[in-house]
This record gives sequence, C-alpha cells and structure tokens, in this order.
Amino acid sequence: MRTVGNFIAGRTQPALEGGSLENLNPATGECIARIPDSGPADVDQAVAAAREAFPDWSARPVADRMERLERLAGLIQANAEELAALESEDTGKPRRLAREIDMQRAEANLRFFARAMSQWSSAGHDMGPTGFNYTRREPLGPVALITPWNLPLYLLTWKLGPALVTGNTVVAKPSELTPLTADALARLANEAGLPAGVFNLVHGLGARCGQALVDHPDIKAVSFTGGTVTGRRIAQSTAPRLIKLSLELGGKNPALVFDDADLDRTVAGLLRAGFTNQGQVCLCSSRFLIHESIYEPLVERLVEAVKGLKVGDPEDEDNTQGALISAAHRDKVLGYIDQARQDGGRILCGGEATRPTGRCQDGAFVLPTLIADLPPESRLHREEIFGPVVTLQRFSSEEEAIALANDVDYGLAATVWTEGLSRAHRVAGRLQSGIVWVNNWLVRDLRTPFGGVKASGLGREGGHWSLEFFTEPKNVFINGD
Ligand SMILES: NC(=O)C1=CN([C@@H]2O[C@H](COP(=O)(O)OP(=O)(O)OC[C@H]3O[C@@H](n4cnc5c(N)ncnc54)[C@H](O)[C@@H]3O)[C@@H](O)[C@H]2O)C=CC1
Ligand SMILES: O=C(O)/C=C/C=C(\O)C(=O)O
Repeated sequence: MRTVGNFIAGRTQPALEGGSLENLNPATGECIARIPDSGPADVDQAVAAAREAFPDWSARPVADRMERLERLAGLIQANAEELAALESEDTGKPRRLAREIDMQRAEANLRFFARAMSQWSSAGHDMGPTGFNYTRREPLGPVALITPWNLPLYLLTWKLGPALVTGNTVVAKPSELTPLTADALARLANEAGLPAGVFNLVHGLGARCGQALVDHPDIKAVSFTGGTVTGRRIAQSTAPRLIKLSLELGGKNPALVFDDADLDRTVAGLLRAGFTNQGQVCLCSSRFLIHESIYEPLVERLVEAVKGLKVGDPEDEDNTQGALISAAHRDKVLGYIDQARQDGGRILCGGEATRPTGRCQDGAFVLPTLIADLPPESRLHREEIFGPVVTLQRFSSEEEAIALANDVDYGLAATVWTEGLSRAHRVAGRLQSGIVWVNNWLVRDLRTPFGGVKASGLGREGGHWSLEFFTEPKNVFINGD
C-alpha cells in the first residue's frame, strides 16, 4: 500500500498532526493508499511556502515559466501509462479512458497554457498628445486550486497551467477520494524544475483541509470545480475577503433531439454524452429530450446501444464502463433509481448495481440506465445524479423542447441534434447554458470560454479567460509630454 504525503516547499511530508485517511480503489473496495488528514496547520505551512516562492517566480521572464510548464507536460507524456494506471485505480474509470482522455488532456492543458502565454497581449489606450495608457496584467500571489474526483489530473492541470504561467504560486487540494495522480505530479514538478514552493499540495477532507485553504487570509483567489453545494459554501466563505473566485459546478444537461436529426450520428453521440466516465462528467447529458415523431424508433436504438456498453474491470481494455467513485456514491445513484420507480418511471435498461466476477466483485458498479415515462416534476429530471442514469422526455414543438431544457436550476452544457442549420442557431441562442454543442458532445477547443450559468457556476475558464482570472489588470498612464 502506498503512503501519500503533502507536498510543501518541494518536499513530501505527513500531516503535522499525524492523522491519515484511507484511499480506496472503488472497483475492488481495496485500500490502496493512506493520505494525510491535513488541517489548518498543514495549510498554513503550504500557503507560507507559496507566499515565500512568489516574489522570485512572479519576477522571472515569462519564457522561463513557459519552458518549465512545457517540461512538466513532457513528463506527463513520458509517464502517461503509469499515470493512467494510477488514475484508473483511484477513480474506478477504465484504464483505457484514463489513458486516452485524462492523460492526453492533462498534457495538453499544460502545453496549451504555456504556449497561450506567448500570444497574450495587454491593452493600450492612446489619448494622443495627452498621453498613453497601457494595462499591466499582474499575478495575484498564492492561489488555491480545489478539484474533484471525476477527472483528477485533467482538472488539476487545467487550473495549474494558467495559474503558474501567469506568475502565481499555488496550493492545490485534490479530492480526498483521488489523491494519487496529484501526488505523482508533485514529484514530476520537481523533475521539471519548478522551484520549491511554487506548487504545493495538501491532502485531506473538504470540510477541514479545503475549508482551511479557502479561509486562509493569504490566499488571493480560489478556482474550484465540484458540486454546487460546496461551490456556494466557498462563495460564502470568501465573500468577506473580496477575493477572486471561479466556480465550475454541476449540471443537469439536456440533449435536444429534433425530428430532422441524423439518427446514426445521434445514437453514437448520445451514448458518449450520457455515459462517458459512468456519467460522472459535469458536462454529461442526463436528460434526453426527443421529438415525439422519432421517439419510439430512437429509444429502441438507444436501449440496444446502451445494453451493448461493457461494464466491468477497469483494467480490461474491452470495457467502456468502470466503477462509480465510491460505494456511497453508488448507493446515492441507486437511491435515485428507486425514486424513479416510485414516481412511476419505466426502467428501459440497467436500473441496478452489478457485481463483475473476479477481483471486482465488491466494486461500486451500476449498469447504464435509461428511464422513461417519469412525470415532469420528478426529481430525476431536475437534480444532478452524476452517474450512468439518463431520463427520457418527449416534446412536440421546438418551443416545448426549449422550455423543458431551460426548466432546471442548472445551465452548463446542452447538446442539439438536428440537420437544420437555422434551427441549430435559433435553439442555441435560446438555451440557458454556458456551452452548446450541435451534433456532437465534448469537443473541446481550449481557447473557448468554459463554464456555466445559473447554479452551474460563476465565471469562465479557458483561453484568455483563465489568464485574466489569474491576473489583476493595472492601468498605467504616461503623460504625453
Ligand atoms: N464538476 C462537477 O460538476 C462535480 C460535481 N460533483 C457533484 O457533487 C456531488 C458531491 O460530490 P463531492 O465529492 O462531495 O464534491 P465536492 O464538491 O464536495 O468536492 C470537490 C472538492 O471540494 C473539496 N471540498 C469539499 N468541501 C469543501 C469546503 N467546504 N471547502 C473547500 N473545499 C471543499 C473536496 O474535498 C474536493 O476536493 C456529487 O455527487 C456530484 O453531484 C462532484 C464532483 C464534480
Ligand atoms: O474542461 C473540460 O473539458 C471538462 C471539464 C469537466 C468538468 O469540469 C467536470 O466534469 O467537473
């Protein structure tokens, strides 16, 4: 079994009070590591290290920071297989998915932001003979990055890249459920030549370690991805200090399938949108809204396709579906399926836990599930389940589809399936959603704004939005004579 430590000022160390937490592999139920149960004293030490490293790191030439981040990206690439194995063990996701999605994106995130910095410019405002204004973009200081368990290294690097390249120093807190790739990244950070204290890592529970981090008076900004309840709590905690906050939160994302959709493309797309990573991506479509004229044939094809998904041991390269993040989360998801039955829903496929044979028989597996005929007010249409569960609804007009899509508290990512160009533009314009994909799902261009509206978050990350978040603009006026 591994022992994971906090990474502070370039060194690995246990929690100062000595406590530790179990880290389980959700596919087997086995304990695979012990991690520090960090508290305010550990956080204080990590923030002090970040504060101490800030003057040197922020004063370095941009090219120096870009080069070190590129080196770190190269080390992720070189160690991708080992990192994918760790990620899969820690999350229960198929190793193949961890390799093909998580590790590729972790590398791409760091390369993208290192290179984006070379194209970033600041504004100038010419007042003619009176003078000239130029805008400096200054780093903030030590910043907190708090990340969830569904895409651990993917989301940590998504925040780390822009934070570091703009000259900030970092204290990161990964989810207590998935510490392993962050721990590995810390070692690679030393190898890549990140100076001590530039990147620090504290492990532990959200309510103790995470809360101490967001409450720390020297933290100048918090970038958080996770559940909406936690996001709201962080917003309340940081509000009195008026620090910058970026919140990427949950979703209840609709897929709108119109009667002119290409059904082959739609079935393949909905399968990915509904069930990638066992439905544990904030962008997953969890409500399929289908035009009544194609409802029966499309649903028949979807049921067949979903039944064809292979659930089981994440190490088996043939499996597309692994375990959910924990037994507790599996039970929460199963609770929603029970609720669906009570609400009169019809389970078209799945609807239960499964026990793969062999080493995974005690794992947290749930069969991919489609549920029809729920009443409109059912909680399953409204609440984020964050598992392999999709509800189906019919609509008879474009107006009704848009109304159903918008009738939830969330507004993160919608998909629209149609061959009609005008309809695609019209509907995209009316959806209350930070992101709309037409005839596809999770095509990511890292230059684009990423984030949600309503209960799905606050602010945008990606491209220059991330670079702006991690810097403060300062206007300098130079007199004209
Ligand atoms: N990106 C997303 O949309 C995600 C959504 N979720 C949703 O949230 C639900 C709950 O999952 P959790 O693991 O509890 O997510 P969470 O939002 O509580 O955890 C995310 C991160 O925040 C930290 N955290 C928790 N409380 C904190 C606090 N008071 N201050 C600072 N940091 C804190 C956690 O330790 C973790 O690192 C899931 O069932 C799912 O519906 C969960 C993970 C990702
Ligand atoms: O940036 C992406 O491509 C995906 C981000 C996903 C999340 O933020 C999430 O699932 O929490």
